[in-house]
Amino acid sequence: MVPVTAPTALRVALLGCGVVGTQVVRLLTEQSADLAARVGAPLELVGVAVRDASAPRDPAVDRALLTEDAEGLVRRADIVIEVMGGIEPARSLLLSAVAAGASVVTANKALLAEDGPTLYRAADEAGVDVYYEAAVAGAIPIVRPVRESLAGDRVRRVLGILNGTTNYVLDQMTTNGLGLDDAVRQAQALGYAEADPTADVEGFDAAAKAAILASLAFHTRVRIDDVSREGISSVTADDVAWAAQTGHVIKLLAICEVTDEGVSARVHPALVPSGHPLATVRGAFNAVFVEADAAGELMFYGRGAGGAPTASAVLGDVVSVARHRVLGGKGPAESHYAQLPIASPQEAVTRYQIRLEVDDRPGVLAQVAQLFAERGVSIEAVRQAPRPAAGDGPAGVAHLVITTHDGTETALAATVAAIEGLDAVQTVTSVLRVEGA
Ligand SMILES: NC(=O)C1=CN([C@@H]2O[C@H](COP(=O)(O)OP(=O)(O)OC[C@H]3O[C@@H](n4cnc5c(N)ncnc54)[C@H](O)[C@@H]3O)[C@@H](O)[C@H]2O)C=CC1
Ligand SMILES: N[C@@H](CC=O)C(=O)O
Ligand code: NA
Repeated sequence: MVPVTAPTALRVALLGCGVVGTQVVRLLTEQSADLAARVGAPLELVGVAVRDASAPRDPAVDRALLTEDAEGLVRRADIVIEVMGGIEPARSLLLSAVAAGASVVTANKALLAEDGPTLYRAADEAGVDVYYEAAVAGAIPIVRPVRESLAGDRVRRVLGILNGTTNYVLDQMTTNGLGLDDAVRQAQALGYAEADPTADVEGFDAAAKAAILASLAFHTRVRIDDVSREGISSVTADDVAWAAQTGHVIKLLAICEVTDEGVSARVHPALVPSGHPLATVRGAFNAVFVEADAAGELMFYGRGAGGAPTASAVLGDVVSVARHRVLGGKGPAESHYAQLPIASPQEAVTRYQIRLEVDDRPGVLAQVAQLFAERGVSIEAVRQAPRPAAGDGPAGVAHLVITTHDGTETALAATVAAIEGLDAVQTVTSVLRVEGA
């Protein structure tokens, strides 16, 4: 008779025990029997690296596991989960982990978009896995579908809402009239925001996620610095009110596409028609559309931020890398063979809505329209509307809302500069892109 031996437990180390880390511990503990059955071996949490082992913790975390020696911890693990964030010491610790033969799971989009290839290469050489589903759009399965399910197709475009905090903030501004700062504070309290919420508000977080998705989708390397980025700090209550007035909502969008010039990746606020599926994405939810030649259009939707949703994605990756250790095999290596150039953001083509205050007298509209025509930007619609929030505004001032057809950033910027130079124009109040129409 063949002796039956219990499968050897896989040693799991956790780096960071904040919003996400605490939920990872909870799921690892509460679901240990199911996880062992799914993996084919128990997962044993051998340590949790923290900055201060004496600080108060959620009761789900066994204090006996806490250590301030992260470097020592990664050397005694089969699987290292990194949810501490930031570039260093996260990068060095993950490199130490793979050098010591561990597979790694990380939620750290900032690191991957800054220097992912160093980690991918090291892991490949060591024959271990790097998984990072939680790094993009929280709980939504999007990394695995793009990296694996669509590996036989040709992806052309990835577009969506990739940051939960800014979506929550814009939603609160739109529906509850909250100011940006108050809404950001709420997002922090709910565990959606980055340690420094500037990363969310100024679009760095969405840009990092766009870089990761574009790299995977187009089999090339896109870094965060390659993504043209604009955050939501300049979006005003007036913009939000005007968006509603014209049948739109404002969303922070990430748009990655392959053009004749190469890969274009951009993050910016945009007006989305209120009937568009993206307009219905509320709170900290995210949504991603992927367009591929054979598959057509795919849509992914779910919770993009928060401790438990993010921990769900982390645990899914832990099960995958653990199965590889039990059964053999390894996940896909980095695919960057296409080596596409980065297209200039100035050539990105989109529609715009420009709001301006002009002298309310005959002939002004014709002057403005002439400047658009001279620069090849075609106007789709002009409306003169009463100011929605502040009454009718000062006498003798007309508020114009001009929507264009597709044009380049360069042509639009030149047009706006020329309009600002007209005597009859008092202010260009806002310039917003329009997407999804
Ligand atoms: N909160 C969310 O909704 C999501 C977060 N992420 C990512 O997950 C990671 C963690 O995020 P959160 O848990 O929200 O952040 P957090 O700030 O709540 O937790 C990070 C924890 O790591 C600890 N830490 C930082 N440096 C350390 C070091 N050198 N040694 C030991 N501990 C250290 C911090 O003290 C903190 O407790 C980040 O990379 C973030 O971008 C990804 C998706 C969603
Ligand atoms: N701060 C991020 C967290 C998830 O990635 C966000 O708000 O989306
Ligand atoms: Na995800």
